[in-house]
Amino acid sequence: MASDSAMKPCDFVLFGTRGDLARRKLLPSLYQLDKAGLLHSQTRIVGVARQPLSQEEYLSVVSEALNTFVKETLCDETLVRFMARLVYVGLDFTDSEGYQALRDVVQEDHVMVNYFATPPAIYGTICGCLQANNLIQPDTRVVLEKPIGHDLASSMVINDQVAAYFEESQIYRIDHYLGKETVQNLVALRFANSLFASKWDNRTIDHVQITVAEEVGIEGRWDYFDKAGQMRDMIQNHLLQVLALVAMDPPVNLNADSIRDEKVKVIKSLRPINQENIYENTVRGQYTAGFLKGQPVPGYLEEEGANLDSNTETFAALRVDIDNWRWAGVPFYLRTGKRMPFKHSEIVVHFKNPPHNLYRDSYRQLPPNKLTIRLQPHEGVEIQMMNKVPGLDQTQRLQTTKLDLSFSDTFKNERIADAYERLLLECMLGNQALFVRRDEVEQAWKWCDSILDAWARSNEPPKSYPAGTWGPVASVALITRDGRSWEE
Ligand SMILES: NC(=O)C1=CN([C@@H]2O[C@H](COP(=O)(O)OP(=O)(O)OC[C@H]3O[C@@H](n4cnc5c(N)ncnc54)[C@H](OP(=O)(O)O)[C@@H]3O)[C@@H](O)[C@H]2O)C=CC1
Ligand SMILES: O=C1O[C@H](COP(=O)(O)O)[C@@H](O)[C@H](O)[C@H]1O
Repeated sequence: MASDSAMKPCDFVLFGTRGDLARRKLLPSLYQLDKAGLLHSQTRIVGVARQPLSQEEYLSVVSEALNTFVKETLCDETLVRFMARLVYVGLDFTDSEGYQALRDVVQEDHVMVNYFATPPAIYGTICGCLQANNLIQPDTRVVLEKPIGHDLASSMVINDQVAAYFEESQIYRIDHYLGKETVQNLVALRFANSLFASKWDNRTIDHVQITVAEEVGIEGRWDYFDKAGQMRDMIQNHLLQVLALVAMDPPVNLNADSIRDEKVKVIKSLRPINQENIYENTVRGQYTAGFLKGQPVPGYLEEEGANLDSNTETFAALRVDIDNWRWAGVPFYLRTGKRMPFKHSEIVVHFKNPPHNLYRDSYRQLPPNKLTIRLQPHEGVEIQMMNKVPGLDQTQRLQTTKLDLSFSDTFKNERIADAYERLLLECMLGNQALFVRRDEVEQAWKWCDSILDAWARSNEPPKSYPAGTWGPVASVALITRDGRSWEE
């Protein structure tokens, strides 16, 4: 294998191997890494779950997951190699004695990567059981899924529990947005192009919009989602991570802590939103029945398992101010929701107008330059510019035009890997740059808790919006009262 020199063999222990995340994302991503030749030839995948399963039964569980969730036709050669890496251990994660069976299969000369695709409430217990069974070595790693807690206090409890057994350098907190190709490209765009490096502050930028629109609803996850809402599910983690990458100062280098030091500084600089300013700066919404692609879809309160009087938000729009030297006076508008017309995530940086308008006879105000980073789908980067329309007439007619770098057109032969593929590879390689440090998670919770608290104290229910629309009308007012408008 090409990769054998680049990494040590791993025992990738997948706790919760029969769960939704493992089947939908983790096993397919491991398969893709194997197909790309990026797993060490000796690396093994140790699936762990409660039920006693024979090796054959486990292989058929994995095979079913791959057949369902790998989008292209499976490659026979990879499949044979991948299946040979699989080992199954049945144990109750809370039963320390059961871990002897795990101890029997892991190898001392392999790096043990423990992926917790389980409820976060048992992360600490699993760590304790690993320790009790002498399964933690200095190079053992642990990967934690989100959400880490539901507020600052509960996240600190979970972080403390894990920290009792693992050093921060062994802990990999997943935020799958950091594994997305376009999110990584954001760093390259900012720091590998002098064009942007010198124009990235309040002297040149008017405001920034970050939209993460989801077409899906809550996908049968009422029990989880109704306790979370869009603020905990998407903003506390994914949107704040993206915002931090857009807003951070240049890191000293690309090392994990250099990048994380800069991101946490941004999160610490977010102006608090609380009871005093909650109405000017936030709008929360909840979808009602509507139509998506011409088909009727139920409202949030009609979803399976729904509770009729839930006030949980399925949409949120925020005006966020960053109180630091670079961004003073430049608002960041964030909006994210479920059951919006289509899946569409992008960052749009609006530049200020030139200091003097030479074209004022035709344009009272020139349309601004805009840099759009399309996160998904149709990944790419676009710049809106003004150009003169060719012609001999005396009027200097201008037109907005776009320089469009579509990834699928530009990198025709490159497959865009799923975010989890990148993240699983990085944790096997021992690179924490794309994982979230404890102080980032806790600062993000601190900022979000204040909003959640102000929402809880207000007597206002979320504003309704029909499924298949761009959110409540009030979200339009949030930005138009600043003299700006959402990107269409
Ligand atoms: N699914 C998703 O898309 C996403 C999930 N996540 C996070 O990933 C984690 C896993 O989520 P998901 O896969 O959806 O959850 P699931 O409930 O589908 O899977 C969790 C798995 O853990 C097993 N498990 C739980 N407790 C024990 C125990 N004591 N002993 C043995 N097995 C146990 C369950 O087994 P059993 O069925 O036998 O109870 C189940 O197979 C959660 O933290 C979630 O928040 C994060 C982002 C997206
Ligand atoms: O973490 C989560 O992310 C998904 C959205 O991820 P994407 O990669 O499809 O943009 C979201 O639907 C889910 O509710 C949330 O838990």
